[in-house]
Amino acid sequence: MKVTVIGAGNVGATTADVLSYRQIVDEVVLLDIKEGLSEGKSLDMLQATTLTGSLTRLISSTNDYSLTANSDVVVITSGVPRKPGMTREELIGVNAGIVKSVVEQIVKYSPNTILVIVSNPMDTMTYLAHKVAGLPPNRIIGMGGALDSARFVTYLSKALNCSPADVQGMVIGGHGDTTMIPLTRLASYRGVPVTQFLSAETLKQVAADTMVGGATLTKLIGTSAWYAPGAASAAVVESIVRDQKRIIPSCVPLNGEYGQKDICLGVPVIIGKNGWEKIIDIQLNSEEQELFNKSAEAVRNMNNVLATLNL
Ligand SMILES: NC(=O)C1=CN([C@@H]2O[C@H](COP(=O)(O)OP(=O)(O)OC[C@H]3O[C@@H](n4cnc5c(N)ncnc54)[C@H](O)[C@@H]3O)[C@@H](O)[C@H]2O)C=CC1
Ligand SMILES: O=C([O-])CC(=O)C(=O)O
Repeated sequence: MKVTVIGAGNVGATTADVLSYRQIVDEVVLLDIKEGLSEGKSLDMLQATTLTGSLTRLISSTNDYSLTANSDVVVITSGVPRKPGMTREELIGVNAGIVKSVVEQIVKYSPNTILVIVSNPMDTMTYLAHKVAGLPPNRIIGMGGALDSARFVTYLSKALNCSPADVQGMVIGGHGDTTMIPLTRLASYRGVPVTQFLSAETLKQVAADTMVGGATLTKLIGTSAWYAPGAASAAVVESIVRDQKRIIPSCVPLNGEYGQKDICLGVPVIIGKNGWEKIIDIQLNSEEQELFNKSAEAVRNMNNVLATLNL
């Protein structure tokens, strides 16, 4: 299996490293527009493989898309990250043009690929990719829910004082500080509802911390996070290339599911060799559905900004 990662910055290089370190794929192509960056990072990772024993081939490219030809999966991380105090939505002006041109070049060389969109604002970038790629809808997946759910599980396990391995939780809705919806009602400690262990007040705090998970890290680091984002992107790729059929909340086009249409938003989906294969249309309660509708409204407003940009 051949996977290309576009953008050799923090998230892209970490994604490539996890794919290589864990030997999830045979070949990883790392492409960046900045001369020397993908070459340097790929060489560094290659040297690491002599110590880790990974046999994954690492290929670097400064904007030469011919090297990405026939990729089974392409992860798009190119674009600018936010700085402390910014929202992800503020990145649209720069990142929309980058994502559009990258998608156009990728599909020329890999017309049957599966795209995993990471660049922010991710829900709108995924919507844009669907408009420009000309790929079947199942072959474009926005990565956000995998990461937000990992953060949710982390905060839940801290509150429960237990191993995150025993905790299950999902975040749906938009990948934004105010648009994501941690589903505390459905979260469990080894199948037992967390509501049995944690007070409503604690759960409210866990949900609030989850929602600003990215902003908290951006404030601490000075730029946005990359270890969990890279691992989350690699997990989505792994479910595709190993046909794992994992349920991973991901940003996909909705066609009536969750009461929404003409929008890409985070919902639980089964991910396998065909991309996102099925939307799990769970029954939300009225409070959750109201939050989902609000999230959709905010993301739709952001999608409408695309028309005002000179793309
Ligand atoms: N969806 C999610 O859950 C997450 C999304 N992100 C987003 O991912 C993006 C990347 O973040 P970082 O890696 O931290 O940024 P970064 O600045 O470290 O890396 C971005 C890379 O993209 C490259 N690039 C820019 N234009 C390009 C083009 N036209 N073609 C190829 N490469 C190009 C840059 O040279 C740079 O190396 C940001 O938009 C960030 O907000 C970050 C974390 C999680
Ligand atoms: O916070 C950001 O801007 C980057 C991101 O999407 C995340 O880490 O969740």
